[in-house]
Amino acid sequence: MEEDIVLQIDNLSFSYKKETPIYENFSMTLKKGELFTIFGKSGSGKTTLFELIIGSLKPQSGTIEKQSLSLIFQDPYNSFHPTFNIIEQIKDVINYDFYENMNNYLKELSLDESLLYKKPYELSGGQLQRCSILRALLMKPKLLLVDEPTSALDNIIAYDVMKLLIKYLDSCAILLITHDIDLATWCSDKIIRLDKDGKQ
Ligand SMILES: Nc1ncnc2c1ncn2[C@@H]1O[C@H](COP(=O)(O)OP(=O)(O)OP(=O)(O)O)[C@@H](O)[C@H]1O
Repeated sequence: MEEDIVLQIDNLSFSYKKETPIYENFSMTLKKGELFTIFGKSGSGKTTLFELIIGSLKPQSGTIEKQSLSLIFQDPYNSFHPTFNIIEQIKDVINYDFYENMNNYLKELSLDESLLYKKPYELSGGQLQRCSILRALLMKPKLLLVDEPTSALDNIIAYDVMKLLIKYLDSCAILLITHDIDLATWCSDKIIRLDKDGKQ
């Protein structure tokens, strides 16, 4: 895989049940600096694609090659273990001295540092989602998989968050799932539409 390609999917086929294929010979290439959106109705296969990329599902045929990735989930309460505070769960996945970087991100994400010493249930959905964005950025991924970043955020913050993520396109690529066509049109280099049967 060329160095600037962060995700290469070739001839991917996948079905949960033989008679209803979700993907048939699906291919895409995502390079550093690009933001693509996967757009489609509920049930069209968007989350399935993320699970295939992460490796929690295996394709029946085809190949997926990728560089290091991190994820921002739709439901921030699923992103963190309920019994540990946020900072411990950031330390678990970062293996460099991240405090200087973190202070810059905290400002840009409108997050108060004291929130990081709380447990997930003590934060609002929006605060927790911004914590999951913080953790994802601190991992310095080459590929950022973003599932509906706007769901737990109000509109103004949502666009601010996308603006913040777009800043990091210098060093990574973003694959975004959203139901918000206005957001997709505003921020994407390319929109990949899945039809009702999940075919490109
Ligand atoms: N574990 C599973 N076993 C069987 N079928 C599944 C499973 N997970 C998803 N499906 C089916 O596969 C199809 C694609 O699901 P997927 O969750 O990828 O869609 P989606 O586009 O992400 O939907 P949404 O926008 O509602 O999140 C749906 O018809 C769904 O019912």
